[in-house]
Amino acid sequence: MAALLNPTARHLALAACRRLSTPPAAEPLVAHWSTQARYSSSLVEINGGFKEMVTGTQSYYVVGGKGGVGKTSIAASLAMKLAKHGQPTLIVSMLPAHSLGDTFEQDLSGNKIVPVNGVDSLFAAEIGHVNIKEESSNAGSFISDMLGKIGLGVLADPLGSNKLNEMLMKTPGFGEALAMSKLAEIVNLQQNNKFRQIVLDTAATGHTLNLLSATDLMEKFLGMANKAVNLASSIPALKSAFEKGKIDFARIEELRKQIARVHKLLQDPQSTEFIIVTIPTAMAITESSRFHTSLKKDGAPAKRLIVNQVLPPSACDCRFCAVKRKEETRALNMISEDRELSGLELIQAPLLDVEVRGVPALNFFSDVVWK
Ligand SMILES: Nc1ncnc2c1ncn2[C@@H]1O[C@H](COP(=O)(O)OP(=O)(O)OP(=O)(O)O)[C@@H](O)[C@H]1O
Repeated sequence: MAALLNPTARHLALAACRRLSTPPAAEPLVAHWSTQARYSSSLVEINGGFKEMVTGTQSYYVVGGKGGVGKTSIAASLAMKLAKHGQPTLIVSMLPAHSLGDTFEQDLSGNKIVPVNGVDSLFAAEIGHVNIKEESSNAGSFISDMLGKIGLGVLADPLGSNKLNEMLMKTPGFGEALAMSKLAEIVNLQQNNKFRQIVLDTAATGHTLNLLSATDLMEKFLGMANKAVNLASSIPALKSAFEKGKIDFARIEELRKQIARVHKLLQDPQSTEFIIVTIPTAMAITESSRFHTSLKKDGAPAKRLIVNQVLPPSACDCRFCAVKRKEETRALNMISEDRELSGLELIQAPLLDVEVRGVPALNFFSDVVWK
């Protein structure tokens, strides 16, 4: 807990250009942001709605958006805020290339849930992490283990780990299906009341939508496995290894059902909220609008839109900041005029002049964003 109070957080100046990068020491930094929002006049009321988040029924927050807009930073800040409120919270990164560990400056690899150093009640995991090069040099590779768990371990032996890893990781949707099966295990933990809330950090837009349809993907994978077994059993040298009786199809079906359960849960507004993260540029806003359309089509409930990296009011009037501010105003106005986005609650998160990295920075950021 001590790290949370670390005064280094005070060094996170909110100024966006060099001239103002160090505000006067006596001025509270948060006040730079909260006392005025220059561009908010035409927008939906700025309301983090954090109170509602801690008292409501939702247990799952799924954070998604375009690549690089700050999804991990926002997800980590929310998890931090929930944990600081005393709610046992788990943050799970479901990205193919994780950055959650870097954000917390802690090694989170290994597909395990671990406590976050220096933050009470906060746990984290990076799941579905498969480094083909590292894993394939290891005979008991992650994929073989996974296949073993679902009763397809028999496939691993004749093909060899290297080939198998390469083949499966190139199969569209396999990564998401793996992440989804891991999530199903985590959901079971949740049902045992281990965590009050779970924040899911997902990869760029398409990946989030893929996760939603992972049930279909899993079914495709199971179909593919079935075909592979049939094909291989016609090759005399492999016949004995692929005897159908050795494959536990009941276990596979159980897994498929578990995944279908997770899918349903993610579509239930009583349990889940999708949070869309964007930045104030026309391109990002346009993509967020499309993202919300797709979420709605998939029955995934979204309520909040976070516009991250907004130039703070403390930014000066130099040419760079003035042009940037104008562009942001245009982008923010796009939101208020967009049919898909204008109904969402809007939260503006300021651009900090340092990375959102490490517990003190996240602690500071979480208080600025979630009110
Ligand atoms: N408001 C902010 N102010 C300053 N830096 C920020 C802010 N938000 C995010 N960043 C920085 O931007 C970089 C990318 O952020 P982050 O990893 O959260 O994005 P992401 O959307 O999760 O990326 P990816 O799509 O690659 O997973 C990081 O260095 C992070 O510290």
